[in-house]
Amino acid sequence: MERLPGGRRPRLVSSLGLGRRSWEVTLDEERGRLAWRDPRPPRRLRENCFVPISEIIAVEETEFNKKQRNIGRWQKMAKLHAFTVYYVKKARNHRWRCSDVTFWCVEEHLCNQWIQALKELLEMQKSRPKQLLVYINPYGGKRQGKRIYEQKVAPLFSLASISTDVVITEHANHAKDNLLEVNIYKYDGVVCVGGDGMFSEVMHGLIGRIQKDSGIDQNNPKASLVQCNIRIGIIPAGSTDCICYSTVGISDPVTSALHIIVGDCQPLDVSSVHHNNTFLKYSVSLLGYGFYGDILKDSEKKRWMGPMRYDYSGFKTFLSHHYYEGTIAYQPAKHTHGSPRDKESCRTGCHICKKSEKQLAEQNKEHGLKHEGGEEEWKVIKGKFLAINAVSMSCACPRSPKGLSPAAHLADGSADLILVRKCSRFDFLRYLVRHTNQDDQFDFPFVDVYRVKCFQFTSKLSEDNESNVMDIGKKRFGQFCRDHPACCCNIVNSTWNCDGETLDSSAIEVRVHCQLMKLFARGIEENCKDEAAHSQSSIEQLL
Ligand SMILES: CCCCCCCCCCCCC/C=C/[C@@H](O)[C@H](CO)NC(=O)CCCCCCCCCCCCCCC
Ligand SMILES: Nc1ncnc2c1ncn2[C@@H]1O[C@H](COP(=O)(O)OP(=O)(O)OP(=O)(O)O)[C@@H](O)[C@H]1O
Ligand SMILES: [Ca+2]
Repeated sequence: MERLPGGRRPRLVSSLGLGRRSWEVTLDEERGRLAWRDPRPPRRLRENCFVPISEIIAVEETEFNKKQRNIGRWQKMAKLHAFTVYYVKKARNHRWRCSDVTFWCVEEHLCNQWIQALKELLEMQKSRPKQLLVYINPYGGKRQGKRIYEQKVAPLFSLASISTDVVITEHANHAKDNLLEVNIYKYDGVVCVGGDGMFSEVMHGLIGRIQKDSGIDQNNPKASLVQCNIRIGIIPAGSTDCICYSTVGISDPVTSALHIIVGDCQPLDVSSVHHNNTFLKYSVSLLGYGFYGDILKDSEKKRWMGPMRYDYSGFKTFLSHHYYEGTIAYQPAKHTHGSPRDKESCRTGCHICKKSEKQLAEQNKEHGLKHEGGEEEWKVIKGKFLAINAVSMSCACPRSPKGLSPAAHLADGSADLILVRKCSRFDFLRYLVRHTNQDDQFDFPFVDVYRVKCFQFTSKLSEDNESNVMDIGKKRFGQFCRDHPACCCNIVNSTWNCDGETLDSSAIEVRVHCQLMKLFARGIEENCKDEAAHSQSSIEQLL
């Protein structure tokens, strides 16, 4: 392809066969797309079919006869040359599939010219990974991880010429420990096949490794952590798959594999959790005390039930209706313009997250790795709570497609703190049901929601124990509520559910780190009708 006058980028235009007909095919670098149209279409089909170059998966020379149906007299006249373009086809509900189109021509050199031009353009897509490190949890979710990877994902990676080193984990923490040792810098990304727990392991391994290599002490709750630029891809094969669902819009292994192949990049906020200057965990989805902590604790004993364990323990925990007393102190997230009560959700190219990205870059320029010191005002809330949930993203999942906080942002440097105060079972059920329909789950007098950049929690029990350790009565009868023996008040602590894992301490200090890591995703796309897929399907009808 030659450069065009005026610095315009080149186009390759040819008349190529597609099915039985001859089509005008254009490789338009200026507009970044491959387009094909029938020069003499019936009026109703006079539309252009195109695929963005960024969504082409691969191009291959094709053994023509095997691939094509009867193309009539051409076959008898000459040997035909063909190439196949594999591309992303967008279906409903954010599902992506690999589709293909085969073009043919009589001249071998024309066919080669097309293959070369397309391959050169694919080479220029610099954000695409070439080498990946893959961890498969064979026991996550319904224990299908290995099969899903081998049957659905590996063939696509190989089509896209991505080379992989695959580790099938043998025990919990295998992936995390491995990431602290291997040469991670030779990979363009790390893929985890499993659920949110498996993702959490890989994230801890990667973030931990980067901090170690940069000399950052993770135990310091005020440390400015170093961003991790090695992207993580999630192939969902777990029980909840909330992180995949909230960042892609669906939990579907093929869709996720295609987002990895095209080299998508979605920054993600990460919250650090500390207790007494000791690092406990990172969280990207839910930090939940009370209801979700109790569900998790109960469900751990029922792992054999698979994903069903959460419904069973959810029902049990709902009936137990325990509430917990404690104090929350938080700093509001003043830097971000959104609110948890917004009607718009975080979507691909979100302007609120982009603003936070800019602020972060300016902040890093000004302060380097030092964390900005300004002590801002803390707000303090005491009370009796059925649930305390802090979410850095919406936490959408198949159980709740809009999530725990539908307007939470993936990368704005804040978390939504949701406080569900003591209320009747019936009201709590109404609150839960609203996670599954279009009604506003924050529109209850017993629910408060704040957008925060950090918070601390202390349970009443630990406050009392600290202030009066000699209170023997409390120690001996600690399991019961002495004031109201028949009520649901639980004088024992709940546990924190941190992205599906329990934390040992109930008193915690949490800080959101804006865009600390990156995923092979692009956020949830607005639900628009995809023109390329649409026109392609009408062509398929014609052929
Ligand atoms: C009446 C139906 C109400 C349905 C309400 C559904 C709300 C579902 C909200 C799901 C939020 C998921 C947040 C994600 C957390 C992940 O980091 C973590 C790791 O994978 N998963 C869990 O902790 C696993 C958490 C699993 C939570 C399951 C909750 C099921 C509640 C069932 C309550 C039944 C009450 C029925 C009364 C008749
Ligand atoms: N080979 C293994 N044997 C036992 N446990 C493992 C193994 N590999 C990983 N794990 C652990 O299994 C836990 C759960 O895995 P995973 O998240 O994949 O599935 P899940 O719990 O069913 O799904 P979800 O986290 O979405 O609820 C992870 O925390 C991980 O540490
Ligand atoms: Ca956020």
